[in-house]
Amino acid sequence: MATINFGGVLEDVVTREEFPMEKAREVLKNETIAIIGYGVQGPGQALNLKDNGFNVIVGQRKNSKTWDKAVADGWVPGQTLFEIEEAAQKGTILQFLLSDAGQIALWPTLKQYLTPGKALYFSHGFGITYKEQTGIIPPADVDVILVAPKGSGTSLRRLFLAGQGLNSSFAVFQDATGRARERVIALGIGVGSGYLFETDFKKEVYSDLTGERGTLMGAIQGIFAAQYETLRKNGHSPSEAFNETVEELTQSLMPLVAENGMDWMYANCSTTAQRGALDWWKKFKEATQPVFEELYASVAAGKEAERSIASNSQADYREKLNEELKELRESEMWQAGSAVRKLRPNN
Ligand SMILES: NC(=O)c1ccc[n+]([C@@H]2O[C@H](COP(=O)([O-])OP(=O)(O)OC[C@H]3O[C@@H](n4cnc5c(N)ncnc54)[C@H](O)[C@@H]3O)[C@@H](O)[C@H]2O)c1
Ligand SMILES: CC(C)(O)[C@@H](O)C(=O)O
Ligand SMILES: [Mg+2]
Ligand SMILES: [Mg+2]
Repeated sequence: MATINFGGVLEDVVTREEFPMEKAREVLKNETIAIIGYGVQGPGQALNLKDNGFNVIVGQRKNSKTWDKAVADGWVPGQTLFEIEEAAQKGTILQFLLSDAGQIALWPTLKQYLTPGKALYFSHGFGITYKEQTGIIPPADVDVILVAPKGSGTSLRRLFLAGQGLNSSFAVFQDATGRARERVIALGIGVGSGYLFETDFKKEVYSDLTGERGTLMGAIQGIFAAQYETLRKNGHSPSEAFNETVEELTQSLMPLVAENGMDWMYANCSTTAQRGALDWWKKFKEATQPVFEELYASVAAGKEAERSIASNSQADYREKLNEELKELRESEMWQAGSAVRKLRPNN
C-alpha cells in the first residue's frame, strides 16, 4: 500500500506499480472468473480482464440481446460464453454484474453455485448493504468482495484501450479463504483500475448513490436546466443559452478542471469571470446544501434503494426508462445540444 496525502488526510491506496499485472495474474492463475451479466460494467470488466490475460467466461441468457452483444464482442458460445447457471457452476470467482434489481431475482439461483472457497464479487455495495430489501445473504464459506470502478463501464473500457485507467474502490465484506484481500486487489488491477482505494460495502453504496443522484448526474442536469430556462425566459436564443450552459463547460472549462483543478480553470478565465465565480459559488453551495443533506438522508434510510428496486424490478422497466430518457433527449435544451454538437469542427 502506498500512503498518499489527500488534502491533509493520509490514506493507503494500491497502485499498479506496487501491485503489477504480473502479480495479479499470479494470484488468479488458477481461477475461472465468471462474469454474470453483460450490461454496462459486464463488457468493460470482462474484456479488460481477458485482454490482461485472465481466464474469463461470460454467463448470459441465450436468445437475449446481451447474448448477441457478447458474441459480437468475441465471446464464443460453449467455450467462453454460457448460460448463467453453467457459467456460475464453472466459475471460481462469480462477478455479479446484473443490474442491482436484477441481482435480487437471480440470487436464489446464483447462491446454489457458491460452493466453499469460491468468491462472490460485486461492483456495488447495494445488494449486501440493503440485505433486508434484497435478500442477498451469502453463505459463510465464500469470500465476498467488491471492486467498484468510479465511472461508466464504457469509460472503463475506453480508458483501458487508451492505455489509461479509471479509479476504483475495493472492499472485503467476508474473508472465508484467507485470500479475499489478494483476490480483490488482483481483480481490481485486472479490470483496469488506475489506482484502488479501500472502502466498505456501506460506504461505497452511500457515496455512490449520493454521487450519481448529486453532482455526477442528477444535480448537474438540474442546474443546467435551471440556468438554460432562465436565459431562454430572458430572450436568449437556444444556441446562446446552450453554449453558455453546457457546451463551454464540457468542451473548454471542464478539461482545464480535470487537468489541474478549479483554481487553474478560474485562472485561465478573465478577471471579470473570476470575480463573479468567486462571489457566486458560495451562494450556490448554500442553496444546494440542504438538498444534498436530504439526499444523503434518503440514501441512508434505504429509501433510494427501495425506489430503485421497485421501479427496476417491473417487467416494463426498460421501456419506462427509455421514455424518460427520450423526454430528456427531446427537450429543447438537449435538442439545441444535438445541433451544437453537429457544428463542432471535428464533426
Ligand atoms: N453502469 C456502470 O457503469 C456501473 C458503474 C459502477 C458500478 N456499477 C454496478 O455494476 C453492476 C452492474 O451494473 P450495470 O449498469 O452494468 O447493469 P445494467 O443495469 O446494465 O444491467 C446488467 C444486466 O442485467 C440485466 N438485467 C437488468 N435488470 C434485470 C432484471 N430485473 N432481471 C434480470 N436481469 C436484469 C440486463 O439485461 C443486463 O444484461 C451494478 O451493481 C451497478 O450498480 C455499474
Ligand atoms: C457510472 C456511475 C454513475 O458511477 C455508477 O455508479 C452507476 O451506477 O452507473
Ligand atoms: Mg452507481
Ligand atoms: Mg458510481
